[in-house]
Order: sequence, then C-alpha cells, then structure tokens
Amino acid sequence: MLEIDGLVKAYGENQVLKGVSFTVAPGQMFGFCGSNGAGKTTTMRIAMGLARADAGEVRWNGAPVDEAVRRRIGYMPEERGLYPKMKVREQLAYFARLHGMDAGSAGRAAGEWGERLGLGERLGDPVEKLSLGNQQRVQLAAALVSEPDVLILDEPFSGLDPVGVDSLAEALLDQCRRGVPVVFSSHQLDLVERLCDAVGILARGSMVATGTVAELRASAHGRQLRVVAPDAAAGWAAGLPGVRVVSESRGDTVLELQHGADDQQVLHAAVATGRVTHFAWREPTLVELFRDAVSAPATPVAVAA
Ligand SMILES: Nc1ncnc2c1ncn2[C@@H]1O[C@H](COP(=O)(O)OP(=O)(O)OP(=O)(O)O)[C@@H](O)[C@H]1O
Repeated sequence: MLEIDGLVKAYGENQVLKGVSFTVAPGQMFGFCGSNGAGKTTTMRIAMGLARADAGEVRWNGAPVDEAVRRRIGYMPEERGLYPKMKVREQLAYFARLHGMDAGSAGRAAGEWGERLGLGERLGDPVEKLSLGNQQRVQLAAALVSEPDVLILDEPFSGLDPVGVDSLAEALLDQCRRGVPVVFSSHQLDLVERLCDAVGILARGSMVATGTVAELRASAHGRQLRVVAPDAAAGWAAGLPGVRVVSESRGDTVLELQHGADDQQVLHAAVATGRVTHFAWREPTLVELFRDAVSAPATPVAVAA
C-alpha cells in the first residue's frame, strides 16, 4: 500500500500543498487529476525524494519511503530525462541496471519492453532521432523495464497517439494485475474514467474529492434525470418539489433533483402529460464532476479514504 499522508509544501509565499493525502492499494490504478498548478507534480516529486515536504510523509507498506524503496519505484518525471545520443535498447538496459538488474536480465528486459511499447524497430536508433511521441514511449519503457513494485507516472499519456495510448493502457493494466499500485497524473479525464479504480482531484493544493468514479457520482450535488415526454406542455416539471429544470426542449427535459427528491413523483407528473418515451438518470461524466469539484469552495468533499 502506498500512502501519501498529509503533505504540506510551500515555495516561498506560495503554499503549494496544504495537506495532501491519499492511498493506493496493491493492484489499484489511481488517477491523479487537478488543474494546472494544483500540485500534482510536486506531490509526485516529494514521493520520489526530489523535493522535500515541509510536513507529512510518504509510506510504502507502512514504512517511510527511503532510497532502497525508491529503487523499486518506476517513475516517469514530467521533465523527461533521457540521454538523446544513447540508443533506445542501451538506454532501457541502463535504466534497468540503475534499478539493480544484472546485465543479462537488463538487456532482455530492454528488448521486451521496447517491443511491448511498439519500439521494436527503433531499438537500435539514438533517442534523438525518434519523434516526440516515440521518445515518450521510451520514457515509459524506462519506468517499466525494472519490473517495479510501484509506478508513479507524471502525465504518461500526454503526447501519445491513440495506438500509443492503448498500448500504454494495456501495459499499466498488466502491472495492476501483477498487484502493482499505479498512480498517474493526467488531464485526459476520459482515460482516467476508463482506466482507474480510484480518482483523486486536487485543487489549489488540497484534495477536493477522492474515491471511485461511482462514489464521486453518488456524492455529486444534485442528480440529473432526463425525461422525454413528447406531448408535455412547456413547464410541466416546474414546481415539482426538490426539482430544478436544467433544460427543456420540445418535450425533452433534463431535471436536477436535490437529495431526497422523489423521482417517482416526477414520473407520475410526466405520465400525466401523455406518453413517456425516456426516463433515466443521467450519469455525470468525470469532466463534469471535476468541474464541480475544482470550482467548489475549498471544503473537501472526499467520499472515501
Ligand atoms: N521548484 C519550484 N520552485 C518554485 N515554485 C514551484 C516549484 N515547483 C513547483 N512550483 C509551483 O508549485 C505549484 C504547483 O506546481 P505543480 O507543477 O506541482 O502543479 P501540477 O498540478 O503538476 O500542474 P500541471 O498540471 O500544470 O503540470 C505551481 O504554482 C508552481 O509554480
């Protein structure tokens, strides 16, 4: 279990982290989301010992993360760190050696990971000859090549084409199946929603929401119901208790129900107008949940540890 516990960090007057906490269980994929400048990279750099927290701690299996543990963490930094003139295969083998693999295993793992991330034909090329997207794949392979116990990846999907996204997603899911906890930051919320068991949303240095996407949905203020009643006169739902009309267009109505409002009462009112051809809860997307969470006042609305 990876535990980020109460991280506080200021750069001068800028209070960047104000007590950031979350946990990532073995085999869990945790999507770390937040606006630009929210503090995601700073949190990851502290976990990797590249920046010091003013307070708080990062633990792996109950003990503070030290250099020995960090050698078992696969890390992909935001500022990519490859050697431009080194060939792809040598580069990957080098990273594997840095993480403690012997020369033979490192060479084999370099070839395997290169192939898996679609770099098979480029293994003999210097990194500087590769496109930016392919350099990104090399950086990912560098994080994965030592078969780490934990993965911490800063924006691993940015700059990848759809095939690259798919091969990375598959590689990360594979790691989760091996029991590896995976944390990655991303602004691609559709991907986070698709891949992650748990999500954390950071805003202005505080976690404003953590939990599964389903938990975040359940805690969202006001749930939306779409009702299509083609014969209904405009305004049919206005005045129903606990109901706000979000939009209404020729019998197609989206309603927001406060917690405790009775959806069956809405159904009765709709049926009273004539035919009802659609009546279903509309699930907010992670993008909508994110917008709500980051625009809310600074009170945390975390729904799960
Ligand atoms: N070394 C540093 N010195 C001074 N300020 C810093 C340093 N590193 C980060 N910051 C500041 O900390 C804040 C958080 O930055 P950070 O890079 O952690 O955010 P982020 O959530 O990763 O953003 P993005 O999504 O844009 O990558 C920003 O205001 C940034 O300017």
